[in-house]
Amino acid sequence: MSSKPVSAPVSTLGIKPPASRFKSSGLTVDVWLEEKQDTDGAEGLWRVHDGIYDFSDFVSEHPGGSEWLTLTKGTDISEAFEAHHISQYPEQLLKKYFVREANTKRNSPFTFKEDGFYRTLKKEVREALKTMPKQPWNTSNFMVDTMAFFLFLFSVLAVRHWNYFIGILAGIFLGLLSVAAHNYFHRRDNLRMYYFQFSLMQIREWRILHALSHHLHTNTIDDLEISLLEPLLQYLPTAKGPKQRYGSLFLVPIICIFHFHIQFSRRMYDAYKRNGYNLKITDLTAAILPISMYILGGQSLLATLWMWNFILHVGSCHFALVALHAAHHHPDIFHDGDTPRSDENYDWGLSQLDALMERKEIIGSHFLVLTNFGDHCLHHLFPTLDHGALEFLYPVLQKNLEKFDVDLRVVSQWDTFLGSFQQLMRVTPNPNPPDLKKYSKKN
Ligand code: HEM
Repeated sequence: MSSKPVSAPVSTLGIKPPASRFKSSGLTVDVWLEEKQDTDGAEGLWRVHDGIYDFSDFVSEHPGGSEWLTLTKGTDISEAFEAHHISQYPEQLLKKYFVREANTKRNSPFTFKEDGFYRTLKKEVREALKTMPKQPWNTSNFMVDTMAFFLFLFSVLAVRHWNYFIGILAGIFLGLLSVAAHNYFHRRDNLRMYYFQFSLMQIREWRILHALSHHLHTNTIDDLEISLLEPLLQYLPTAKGPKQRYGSLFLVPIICIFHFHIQFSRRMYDAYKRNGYNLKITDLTAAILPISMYILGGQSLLATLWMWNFILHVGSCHFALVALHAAHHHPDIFHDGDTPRSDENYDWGLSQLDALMERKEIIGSHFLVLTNFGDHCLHHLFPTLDHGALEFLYPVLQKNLEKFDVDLRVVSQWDTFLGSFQQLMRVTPNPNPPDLKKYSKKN
């Protein structure tokens, strides 16, 4: 494949992106979902692999919550269905809702063959889960509850004593909690997932842009976490002028400081245009923090809002710095436009290995994994599992990496930090498929 820069992102995986993908404005999570209906061949119902299904009678009974199915009506949910269920029961249930064979080819090169990497690994993970201790789940719960406690304590103390140092501590706990709470919104509806909304970000929006887009078509032209940052930050390898390449060095810190505010403003603007379509009553959880600060802090409303805003900026900086430099961006990581491993029979699990790197400082610490998007490969492959449980799955993962002659790339945090800036500057597509053994050869 050519390694010449292209002027606009193209999918070397053959994925047709939603029409608004290339508009400088207008792409939102809801527009993405609506336009997917035109490209996914789901014929107004739900598509799983090459079958069309009607889950209308099942939506309200879905054990994972109705939101996952209401959001995705009219789209291809193959990757979402595979990644979110480890037990075999959902697949057995599918038959009941089958309508007909789909008329078109899937708009995705990813496969889930029974003897392929992902399904083979999933089978063994299913077995491993039977003997796994429950303690890691409880430890994660304890950790996030403690983070929430300190967030509230320091936020109230920051207004009470009007102390910016305490405000910074509160902001750090907000950043930690927002990353850790992401552990919870991938699963069935639960109360702890609402901790995420203290950041002004919204679970519904993140279930779309993160769980249903980024997690499933990672680093592709269809990954909303990438496309919503364009044209400011351009992670896909395309021709960029010096302004865009070097400008990103300055833009990243600014985006970090305003990340929470940008997300909130974008959602409110969209809600205004759509008569509140994307708002939920549960969004009011975001107000619990400033209300507590006002009632217990003893300062005026304006002063309280000022300090709350300060805490949000610190939390935003923390969250975005961790998120942007966690796992996915480095010149050696596959980004759509590079030569892929395959463009038509591409095991979805392998696509995840190609699209990320693990950080060695984070592996092995439950706290760091929970607060730094750690054990990211296993998290992408099995997003409904608690982050604390993932470390128990490394032996099974390792066995299957060897069986399929692939590797998990483990680098340092500095490598992914630097690598993400190098990726923003990269204009030339990689002419060769990802070399997963390169890093193990080095060590
Ligand atoms: C967009 C597609 C879907 C998503 C994102 C999704 C997501 C989820 C989630 C997050 C859970 C809870 C897992 C946990 O917390 O451990 C779950 C459970 C479950 N889902 Fe889905 N689901 C989808 C489609 C379906 C469909 C189409 C069926 C049935 C045909 C189904 C059947 C089940 C069942 C039976 C469970 C209970 C747990 C189990 O037995 O594995 N889901 N789902």
